[in-house]
Formats: sequence, C-alpha cells, structure tokens
Amino acid sequence: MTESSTGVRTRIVLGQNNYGKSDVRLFKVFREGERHDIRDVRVDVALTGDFEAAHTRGDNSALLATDTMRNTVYALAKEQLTGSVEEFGKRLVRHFVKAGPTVASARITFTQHCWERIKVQGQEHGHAFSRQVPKHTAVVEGDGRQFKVTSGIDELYVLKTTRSGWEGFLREQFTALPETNDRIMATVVTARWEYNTDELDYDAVWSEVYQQILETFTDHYSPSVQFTLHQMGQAVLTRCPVIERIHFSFPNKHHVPYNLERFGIQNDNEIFHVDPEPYGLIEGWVERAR
Ligand SMILES: O=c1[nH]c(=O)c2[nH]c(=O)[nH]c2[nH]1
Repeated sequence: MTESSTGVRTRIVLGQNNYGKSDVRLFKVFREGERHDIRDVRVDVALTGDFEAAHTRGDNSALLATDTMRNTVYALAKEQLTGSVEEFGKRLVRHFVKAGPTVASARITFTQHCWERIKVQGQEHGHAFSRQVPKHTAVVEGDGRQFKVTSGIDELYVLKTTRSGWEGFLREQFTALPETNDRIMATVVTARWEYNTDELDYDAVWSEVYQQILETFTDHYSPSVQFTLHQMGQAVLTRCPVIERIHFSFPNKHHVPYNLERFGIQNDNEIFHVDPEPYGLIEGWVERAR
C-alpha cells in the first residue's frame, strides 16, 4: 500500500508488460546450384506471460534472455525458414512459448525487404538482386497452438497524373479549396490484412494483393481517395477468398498546380508544387459482412 499526497491509500501493481528483442536483422541465402534466392528481414520478438518475479523481486530465474531470443532467430532460420516469413513466425512462436517457463504467448513482427532479381539482356541473373522500395510486413501472434497472422505492405508509392478529382464536397464558411476533376493522385500505400484460414501460401497471396492494389489504382476515375480505398478493398477480397478483411492507410500526397499566371505563363496542369505537409490521411477497413 502507498499513501498519496491526498491521503488516498492505493495498492500499486505491475500492469500489462512484454519484453523481447527488436530489430534483429536476418539475411538468408538459399543456394540451389547456380541460382540463389534470398530473404532479408527485420524481426521483432515480444513475449508476454508472467514476468512478475523479475519486475517486483529482481528474480530473473524464469526469464529467457533477449540475447537468447536473437540467437534463436538465427539458429531456427537455418532449418525452419524454408518459405514465407508468416510460416517461420509460427515456428518461432511455438519455440518461444516452450522455451520460456512462464511465457504465455509471443508476437513476432517481420519487415521484409523485397529484392528483385536483376535481368541482364532479358535473362534473370542467378545471384544478383536490386532492392525494391515496398516491404512485406507480417505479424504472427499466438500461444503456440493458435495463431493470428496479419500480413501487409508498407511504402508502396503510387501516383497517377489524371483520372482523379475532388468535386461536390461540402462547402461552408471555411471552405476555400476549388473543385477539380483532373488532379494528380498520389499516395504511399500501407495495407494490412487478416485471413479466414491457416491453410494458404502466404507469399502467393501477398503477390496477388500487391498486383491487385496496383491494378485497381489504375482502373477507374477516382472521385476521392475514399472511393479508391473501397474499390481496392473490394477487388482484393474478391480476388483473394482467404482474406477476411483489409485495412488501408492512404496519405493524400497533394500536388498543387503552381501559380505561374502571375509571371504571364499559362500552367496547363503541368507544373506542380508537391506540398510536403500537412496532408489528408484516409484510412479504413474493407471486410466481409458476416
Ligand atoms: O480524395 C480526397 N478526399 C478528401 O477527403 C479530401 N479533402 C481534401 O481537402 N481533398 C480531398 N481529397
């Protein structure tokens, strides 16, 4: 019991807590003769459970060292990182729940760089790659028997120079923005999705989602970022029956026609100022109605 300055007696206890190793940089080469494949992934491990003794009594006897967690990621990667990071995540979760005597569940977060094989005169090179900007993200959480897997895409930059507008919006006393039916649409896609099954090829589905996001971005006149978000979600859920719901976060990267008239130059929607801030942020889930 402690007594506060107002004389109220309260019991102070340890609240929700977790610990783990973050920013473990794992790189694996799969050597199949002359043709190599790679995985380049940042791994964050977070364990939850009963760690009361360590926090309140300084008793570390049941704690798995975070340094051991780092070693485990590399050691298990040798035999058990055979395919997607999502499947590897399930193996890590199972391992950590067994390894720590008081561990109840584990959360493994992956940020995977996408490397594209370099083509030389149209031929794919065996062991040379160039790194792409978008990343494949994944979070695998569970108690070793059941898992929640969330996959995603980070930092996918997309832009189109026409077939986007912003018209008919509510006008009131502080509205200054002119309407337009021909603007640049640009955003950096962050997407996250959840599954309705454990039986799937995570990498294949990731590629389908990635491709569908790009296709939907191009395939309609966009009256708003909100409309495009919904179109993309619908298209992804239609193409990928194993996805239950998808979340998008779209910063609206404003490209504002620059005022050249004051210099006697006509700007025919060609010269833009890329407004660094602030930006609109449009976010939402698209999901199956149950
Ligand atoms: O696509 C858009 N959605 C908005 O909600 C909005 N608001 C705004 O000022 N420009 C835009 N564009």
